[in-house]
Amino acid sequence: RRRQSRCYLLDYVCHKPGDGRKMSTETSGAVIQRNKRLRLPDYRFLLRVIVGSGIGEDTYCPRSILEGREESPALRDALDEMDAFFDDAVAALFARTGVAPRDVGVLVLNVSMLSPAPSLASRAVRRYGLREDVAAYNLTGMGCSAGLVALDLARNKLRAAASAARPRTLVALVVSSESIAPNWYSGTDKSMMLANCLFRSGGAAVLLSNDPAHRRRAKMELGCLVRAHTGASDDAHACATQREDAEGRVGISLSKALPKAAVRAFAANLPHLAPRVLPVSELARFLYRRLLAHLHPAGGNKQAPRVNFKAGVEHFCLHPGGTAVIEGVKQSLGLDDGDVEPARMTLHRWGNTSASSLWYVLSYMEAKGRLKKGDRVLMLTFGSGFKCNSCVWEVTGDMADKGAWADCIDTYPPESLANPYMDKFGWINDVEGDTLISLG
Ligand SMILES: CC(C)(COP(=O)(O)OP(=O)(O)OC[C@H]1O[C@@H](n2cnc3c(N)ncnc32)[C@H](O)[C@@H]1OP(=O)(O)O)[C@@H](O)C(=O)NCCC(=O)NCCSC(=O)CC(=O)O
Repeated sequence: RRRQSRCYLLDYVCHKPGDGRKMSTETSGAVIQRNKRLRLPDYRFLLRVIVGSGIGEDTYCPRSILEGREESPALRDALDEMDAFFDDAVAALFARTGVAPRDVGVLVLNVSMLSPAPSLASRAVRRYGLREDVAAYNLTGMGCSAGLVALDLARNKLRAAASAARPRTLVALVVSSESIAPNWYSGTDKSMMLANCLFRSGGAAVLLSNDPAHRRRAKMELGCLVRAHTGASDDAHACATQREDAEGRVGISLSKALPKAAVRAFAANLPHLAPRVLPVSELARFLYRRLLAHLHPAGGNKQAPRVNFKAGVEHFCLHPGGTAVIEGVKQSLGLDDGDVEPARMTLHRWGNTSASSLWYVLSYMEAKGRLKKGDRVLMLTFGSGFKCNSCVWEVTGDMADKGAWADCIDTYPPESLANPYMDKFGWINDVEGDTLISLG
């Protein structure tokens, strides 16, 4: 029964939209130029943020943006973006694993910013002909950290089935994405313009199983999963919210306090995560150093003692929320550039694809051949609420797929992550006045 209550990762597929959906510097320039509300100071702000965003030339947007309809998208545009993801990633996952849609007993779908009726989960049930007794769940409004909320729910369903009076084996499908098409912000509030610079189209489909017979073919096995929610704090709650600006335009507002809120949410997650991941020797070392710091507050070492996570895990799969978020986590975990390379490269190649981001980060590690049997991988995600969710996987099988990175992994990491925005649009910093100008 204990073996059956395990949660195996059979496989996962990250969505790679067609080349025609790339959001290049030219495309971004055209979108900005179309928005007649923007003035020179707004152009300058956007230039500063895009240049510092860590995002490259190959991220993807929905067709409605490429076709100039970002301010008036139809519901059809939002559904087309989801269908393109389903048709690419979910279909490929079934094909790759040989698992038939009718073998799926649990479906958990999470897309934060789109909740049509029937639900997207129902849309997936219909599209793939999932069976009548499938337990389907649709999570919305839970932000970038919902990928691990979905994983938690699926894992609990697998556990419950395994520990029932008559234990059952089950396969669970987790589908994580974000809807960009209906959520483009067209106003001039800086905290809301920022989201347009970071969020891009993407998605991931993941197959899990509690069947001991699947152990040999599984890629990884899930260990602990810890969730922390700091939403009872006003500041934490307010740092990523959907709201209207002064002129009634809706968008996602990201406050300047968000990177700090992420670090604080991690601090709430840490006391539950660390004892389940770290060896006793590292916990003892940490407690000893904390006691010393407490007894000798004026001692030489000004930095608060921190746990060394490398004593418990080999790989860090961090949510690529933005350069400042990655940097904040790097500092608080005491990581080096190599540890955060997968998150930085994911941000560069795919942008922030919200809840699916962490699967692109994992795929980078796999494509680079870094994941060996017995290695442990810490997934750490942040999202509106404000939440920090984490989990640890152990690699149990061969992980050598290049996945969505196949055509570009050899070019990563590039010599420079600089994007061409400054070269192309840097001249706007020399323009005088506050007038409308042509970017063309
Ligand atoms: C935006 C950045 C890429 C810019 O970095 P840089 O190092 O280049 O520069 P910087 O930090 O000095 O910022 C450049 C200019 O943008 C302004 N600026 C920065 N953050 C801002 C914000 N949230 N609102 C309004 N303005 C902001 C700064 O004041 C500055 O303006 P001036 O020059 O006028 O002073 C970075 O700050 C960053 O990564 N921020 C965090 C992004 C974030 O919130 N990600 C989480 C997404 S939500 C998510 O992933 C989870 C979820 O939603 O669920």
